[in-house]
Amino acid sequence: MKVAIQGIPGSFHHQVALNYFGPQTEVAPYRTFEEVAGAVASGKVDYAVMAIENSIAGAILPNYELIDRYGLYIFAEYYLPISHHLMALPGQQIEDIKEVRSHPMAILQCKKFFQQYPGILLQDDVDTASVAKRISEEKIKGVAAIASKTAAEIYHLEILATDIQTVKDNFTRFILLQKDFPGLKEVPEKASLKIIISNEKGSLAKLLTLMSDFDLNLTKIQSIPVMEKPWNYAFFIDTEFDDYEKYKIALKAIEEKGGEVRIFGEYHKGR
Ligand SMILES: O=C(O)C(=O)C[C@]1(C(=O)O)C=C[C@@H](O)C=C1
Repeated sequence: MKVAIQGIPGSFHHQVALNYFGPQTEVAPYRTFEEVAGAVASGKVDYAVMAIENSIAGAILPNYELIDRYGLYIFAEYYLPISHHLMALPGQQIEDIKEVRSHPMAILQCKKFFQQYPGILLQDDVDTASVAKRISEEKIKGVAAIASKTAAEIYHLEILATDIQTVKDNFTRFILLQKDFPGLKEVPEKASLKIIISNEKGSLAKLLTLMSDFDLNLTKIQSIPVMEKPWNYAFFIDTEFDDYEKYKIALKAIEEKGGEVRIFGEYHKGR
């Protein structure tokens, strides 16, 4: 079994892959989310782990588009608590740091911390752990990484500041992807959907009312442009339900009213 991630050992994706699939899992590292999606779609790997939203920084919108374009299936979700630490070569002080590099989502989660250091330049990079590795291997002074404690340990960096994310309780929601619908083994209680409705007065209000009438609890709604039709939007919706049959009937009702529904995945609620 091979699992694609964006990032290298010490990254949060790597941690989720090992937590979910077990410590012996073969993890295939990629530099971009696009490459991760491509690896699953082409069958090079069996599964992928992909961050989709964070409790401080919000959604990673381009990843919704990738799941859609590559036709991938979401079979599970996983919530990971995220602690960010500032780390550099041993002996470096925070006063020596001119530049901090990390994954753009990690930088967003720590923006507030850096307000007290206006002289530090924040730079987007591939993933949290890759920066830690590069600083360590190339012995780069004056540059620090935002990464996990595990990354500091693996790449022998010293932590200059702990828990620098804006809010202590910080979570990233990851989704687990595979190429095809594997068939349902258990009754799901959550679904991720793409729904396209006509661009008419009240159409979104009607969709939401219908979902509520069928006892679907909307946990997320995100609008994404329909590229072929400028200023038209598709809605990516996560919904939870107690009654799977009733949920199926709701989907039929949405379609009967002219809505286009694509099921990205039906799965168990993560904790
Ligand atoms: O760079 C990493 O370590 C990642 O796993 C990426 C990522 C993300 O894509 O959001 C994962 C979790 C955190 O939210 C910060 C970064």
